[in-house]
Amino acid sequence: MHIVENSVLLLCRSVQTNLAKVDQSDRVFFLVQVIVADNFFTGSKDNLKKWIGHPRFELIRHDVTEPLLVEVDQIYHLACPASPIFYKHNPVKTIKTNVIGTLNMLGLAKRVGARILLTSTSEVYGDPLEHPQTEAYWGNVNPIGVRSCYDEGKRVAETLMFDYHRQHGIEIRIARIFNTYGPRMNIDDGRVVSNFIAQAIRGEALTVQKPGTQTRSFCYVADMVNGLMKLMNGDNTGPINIGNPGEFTMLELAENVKELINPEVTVTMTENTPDDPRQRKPDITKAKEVLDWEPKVVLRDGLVLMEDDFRERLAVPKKTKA
Ligand SMILES: O=C(O)[C@H]1O[C@H](OP(=O)(O)OP(=O)(O)OC[C@H]2O[C@@H](n3ccc(=O)[nH]c3=O)[C@H](O)[C@@H]2O)[C@H](O)[C@@H](O)[C@@H]1O
Repeated sequence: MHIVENSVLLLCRSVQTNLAKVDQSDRVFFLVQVIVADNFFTGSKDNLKKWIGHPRFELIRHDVTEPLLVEVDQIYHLACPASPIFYKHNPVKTIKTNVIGTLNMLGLAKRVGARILLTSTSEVYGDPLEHPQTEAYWGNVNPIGVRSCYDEGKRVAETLMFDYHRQHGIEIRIARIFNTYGPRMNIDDGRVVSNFIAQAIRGEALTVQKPGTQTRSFCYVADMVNGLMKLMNGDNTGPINIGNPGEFTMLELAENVKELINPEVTVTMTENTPDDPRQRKPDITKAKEVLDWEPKVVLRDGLVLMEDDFRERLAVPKKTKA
């Protein structure tokens, strides 16, 4: 095995991470962990194109639940389906990814002395009884519900990170990501922003799940990537909430999408799924203080950037006014 300097290992389920921010002088291993095989490479082919063939880039297709031996300095452990429809599709594999996958990556970090960043989630707070959520809140999670493969999986992943840190001195970083959206998302991802934008562009009704008053706080992907890189390269282990505190009900989100993208579409109320959190908003005081980070892109600007990309991929150009 050859020794390389400044190597970064990025682990993702599919190629949706904003690689544009990665320094091209670093050696990058981009490791893709595939759960739903036909989902592979949807979304960001174009983003990846400029990296394929780059002398300092290597793409490895690997399942993170199997051990991996590479020489790296930093590990961004993003591997896991994040869309509820995908993580609930194969819950056993989802929890294996969070438990065995995280153990494998911590084992790798220990072996090569790498720093490891885990992307945990706002879902560790469950259906929160405190609002907004600070990192000190322990959460309200159903341990046997249909979402628990993800929620509890990420909670165990956080525990493993801290146990390896305390017992073996591994350098860890934990980000708690709040709902993230942006260009190059899988069109069929199933999460609310991509659903609404694709529906509006296709002229279909926007499917608001009941009651519609539940809230989320949406963070634009470029802001998220900046936050993750600041966390990785800073001194604080976390956990740190990385998200945009702008909070919207799903009905408000639908109204914004309708107004910005297609005022002619209707909004239809559909059935929700069990344990859907009723409210979610990050308290980002810690990220501001410790990382000097806060998001810059407001929802309405981010939605327009996402619309352009979705229109191109769906081949539905914007109507020009006569
Ligand atoms: O987007 C994310 O980053 C987050 O996505 C999911 O969390 P969730 O908030 O349930 O994501 P969505 O499936 O986008 O649902 C958000 C809200 O929109 C509603 N929704 C969803 C889809 C839809 O077509 N219509 C609709 O109203 C859902 O009922 C829910 O209340 C993951 O579980 C999180 O870990 C992840 O961080």
